[in-house]
Parts: sequence; C-alpha cells; structure tokens
Amino acid sequence: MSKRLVVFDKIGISFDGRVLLDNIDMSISEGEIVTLIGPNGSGKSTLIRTLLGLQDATSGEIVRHKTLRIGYMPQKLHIDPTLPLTVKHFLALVRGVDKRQILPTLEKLGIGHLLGSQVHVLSGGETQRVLLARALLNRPNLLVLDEPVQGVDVNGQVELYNLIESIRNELQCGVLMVSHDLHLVMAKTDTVVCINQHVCCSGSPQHVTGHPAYQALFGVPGADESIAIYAHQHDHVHDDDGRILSDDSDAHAHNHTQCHH
Ligand SMILES: Nc1ncnc2c1ncn2[C@@H]1O[C@H](COP(=O)(O)OP(=O)(O)OP(=O)(O)O)[C@@H](O)[C@H]1O
Repeated sequence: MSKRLVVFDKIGISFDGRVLLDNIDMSISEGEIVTLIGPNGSGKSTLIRTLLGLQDATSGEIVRHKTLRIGYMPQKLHIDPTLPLTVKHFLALVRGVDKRQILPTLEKLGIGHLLGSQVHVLSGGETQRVLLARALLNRPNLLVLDEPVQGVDVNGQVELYNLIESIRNELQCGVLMVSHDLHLVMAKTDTVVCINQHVCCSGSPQHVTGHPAYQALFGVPGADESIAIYAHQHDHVHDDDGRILSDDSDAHAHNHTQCHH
C-alpha cells in the first residue's frame, strides 16, 4: 500500500465562535491526486493553510509523514510589477534550490524559452507554469496546488491538468489540488473531497458525482443545472455559527432542503 503522506484527523477550525471547518477527515497518499471542491467560503483555502502550517487547527490534528516535503503553488503570484525580475531570478529565490535544475524544470513544463522573461509580462497560463516550476524545484513528495488553472483558458486548463498528471506519474508524488472547475478536473483525479465546512462526500469522481450531497451543491452531472456550479442549495441545516443541526445515518449525506444560508 502506498505511503500516506498526510492525514487530517478530525480537523476543526473556529473563529470567534464561527465554525470554518468541522471534523474534517481526509488523507493524501504518495501517487494519489486528491481534489478538494466546495462552494466559495466553504473552507478549502483554510484547510490548505492549515496543512502549510500557516493556520492552527482548533481541534484535531494533521499527521505528516516524516518524509513529507511540500511543493506549494499559490493561487496567484504577488509581485510588484515595477520590480524587474526574470523567471530565472524568481526561481533562484527558492530556498536551497539547485540552480542547475531551473532550466530543465522549465523545459519539462514546456516553458524553457521563458527563462529570461520578466515575470510580470507572463500570460496567465505561463504564470501558472512558472509557479508550478517553483513548487517542483522544492523537490516535493506532495504538491499542493491552490486553484492551479485559475486565469487559464479551457485548452490551457486541459494541458495543465495533463501536466500535473504526468508529473504525478513521473515523480509518484501526492497531489492535493483545490479546484473550482468540476468537469475537467474530475478525469485527472483519484479522489474528490467535497467540503462545505464539513466533508459532504468523498471518494472516486464517479462516486462523488453520483452522491446526493454533491448533486445538491453542484447539480446532476450532464443536466443543464450542472452549469450553475456554485448555486449553493445545500441540504442540511446549520445554526448561525455553521454547526450542522441535523444529520442522517450516512455521515456524509444530509438533507439540505432546509438550508438557512
Ligand atoms: N483568519 C480568518 N479569520 C476569520 N475568518 C476567516 C479567516 N480565514 C478565513 N476566514 C473565513 O473562512 C471562510 C472560508 O474561507 P476560505 O478562504 O477557506 O474558503 P474557500 O473555500 O477557499 O473559498 P473560495 O472558493 O471563495 O476561495 C470564509 O468565510 C472566510 O471569510
């Protein structure tokens, strides 16, 4: 069985009595691509920040394998546009980087020609690849990608997901991605975890897309309403602090018809 790199064990996070994450159980193994989906504000980035050690959990714990080495790709590149900075110099800032690996890594991602380009003139897709290169230069066994295809057109999204899959195949690293796209990403994912403060459902893409909790959030795959990706009509009752007030026998499926928000 492949090594479990990270286990989230009943992670809960609250602020001022407001529950942002409740009882989150999930894990990522070597060679596994896990995609985290959920509506806006459902806690995806908060969960990622907790894994990165930027946010403390209020309850539960994250168990990290002793070999865990994370390569993180943020949503966006925040760099002062007036600052002259080439891709090469930007990537040379990675702590402990082997500078000889910069060009081969860019080439692997199909952007070797951008080595001398200024980072602030890159297109959306090029920027995402440079950020992916930066994550890879950290020699990770777990890639953490926060909305990796953001700002990329549909063809570019397909290419990026293919690239992520081929990196996983080559390195046998784990991949944890946050995605707002529900259709393209599914084909490239081993496990989908659908969260909305708590885990609504999780499993293979086929299992999750057929799950009532997923369908209540995102619509039935193939039906017209599936386009309304984030029409949030979920099926359980929370109190004002986001605590679930009712549940049924399936720990991950709820009756969302009386939702208060
Ligand atoms: N440090 C914090 N203090 C208080 N509230 C916070 C903090 N960090 C996040 N939140 C709140 O937690 C909720 C979840 O935010 P988060 O960014 O994790 O959601 P998300 O699922 O990533 O959303 P999106 O899809 O819009 O990026 C939001 O309502 C946000 O305002």
